[in-house]
Amino acid sequence: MRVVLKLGTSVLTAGTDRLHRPRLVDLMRGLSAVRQAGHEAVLVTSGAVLAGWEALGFPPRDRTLAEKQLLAAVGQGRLMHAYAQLADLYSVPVAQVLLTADDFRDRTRYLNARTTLNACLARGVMPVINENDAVALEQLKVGDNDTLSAFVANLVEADLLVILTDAPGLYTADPRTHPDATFIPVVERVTPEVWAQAGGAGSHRGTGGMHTKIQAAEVATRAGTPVVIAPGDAPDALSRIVAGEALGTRFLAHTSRLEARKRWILAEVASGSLRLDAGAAQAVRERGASLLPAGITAVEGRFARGHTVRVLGPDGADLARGLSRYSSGDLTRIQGRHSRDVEGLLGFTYGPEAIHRDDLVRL
Ligand SMILES: Nc1ncnc2c1ncn2[C@@H]1O[C@H](COP(=O)(O)OP(=O)(O)O)[C@@H](O)[C@H]1O
Ligand SMILES: N[C@@H](CCC(=O)OP(=O)(O)O)C(=O)O
Repeated sequence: MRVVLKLGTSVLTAGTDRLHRPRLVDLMRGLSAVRQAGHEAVLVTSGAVLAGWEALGFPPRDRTLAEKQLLAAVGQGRLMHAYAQLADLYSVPVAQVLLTADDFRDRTRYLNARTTLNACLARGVMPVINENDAVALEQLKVGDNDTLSAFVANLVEADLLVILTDAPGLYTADPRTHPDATFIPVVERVTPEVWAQAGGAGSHRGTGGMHTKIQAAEVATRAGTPVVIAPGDAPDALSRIVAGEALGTRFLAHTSRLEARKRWILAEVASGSLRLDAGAAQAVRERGASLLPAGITAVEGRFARGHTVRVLGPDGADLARGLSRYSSGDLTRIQGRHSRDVEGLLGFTYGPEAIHRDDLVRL
C-alpha cells in the first residue's frame, strides 16, 4: 500500500510551544514500522513556521506574510534536520521536497514532481514534503497542509491518506467548545451537513482546523483515495490504520483512482495529435500498450510535456487520449526512433515512452 501521512503542527508540538522531539521519535518509529511491513510512505509535514519561531527565541506573534515567510525560511531547514536525524536512527533515507500551488496547476511541473516522488519511492526513499512557504506568494499558495496532503495523495496516487491531528477524528461539532458533540466514525460522502460540522482551527498554531481537513478529504476521495483523520498521540496509530483497524474518522473513496485519472486526462482539450504506424496503433487499440516514439509517424500541433494529446491511427481514426511525456518539439525529433536513441537525440530523457500506458485512455 502507498500511504501519505500528514502531520499537523498540533501533532508535532504535542500541546507545547515547540517541536516535541519525543513525539517526533514516536512518529518516525511508526513510519519506519509501516515501511518495514512492506508499504510505501510519503510524509507531508507542517512545522516550519513553528520551528522558525522556536529558533528565533519566540518573537512576538506577527501574522504578516513577510514574518511567516521569514519564520518558515528559518524553520524549514531545522525541521528537515530533525527528521533526517531521526530517520537515520531507523535507516530510513529521506528527501526534502517543497511544493506549491503551481506544481499542481501546471501540467509540466506536475509531471516533473510526480517523476521525482515516484523515483524516490522506487528507491526506497521517503519524501518529506512541505509547502515552499518562503517563496510562495499568498495568492499562489495551496495555503494549508491538509489540502497539500490531498494534492500529494493525488500526485502519487496513494491508496490511503492519513491526517493525524490533536483530535480523535471528526465530531458533530468542535469538541473543545461543544462537549456534547459526538464522534463520527465513517463519512460516506462530504455533504453540506458534514461541512457544517467543521469548526475553526483548534490551536493558535494550526491552520484551518477541521475545515481544511474535510476539504482535503473531499479532494482525495473524489480522486479515489480514502482518507482517515486520526489522533496523533497514539504511537502506533499509523500501523493500526494501515492494517485496517477502525481508528479515527474514515472518509470513503467515491470512485476508483483509475477512473479519476481518466477523467483528469480527458478534462483537458487535446492541444495536438500523434499519428501512429499500423503496429503501434494495433498495440494501443488492442492492448492499451504504452506508446513508444518508434511508432509515431507525425506530430501535429504544439504542446508542452504533460499535456493531453489525441492519438490517431494511420488512417486518422481517433484511438485514444494521453498525456505526452515530451513536448511536440521534442517528439518531432524522436518520432520513428528507438527509445534507446532518445537521450542521444535530445540530450536528456524522460523515459522510453512517449505516452505511458497509465496515462492513456482508449476511446
Ligand atoms: N467537528 C470537529 N471535530 C473535531 N475537531 C474539530 C471540529 N471542528 C473543529 N475542530 C478542531 O480542529 C482542531 C485540529 O485542527 P488544527 O488545530 O488546524 O490542527 P493541525 O495542526 O493538526 O492541522 C482540533 O483540535 C479541534 O479543536
Ligand atoms: N507550511 C506550514 C504549515 C501550514 C499548515 O497547514 O499547518 P497545520 O494546520 O498545522 O497543518 C509550516 O510548515 O509551518
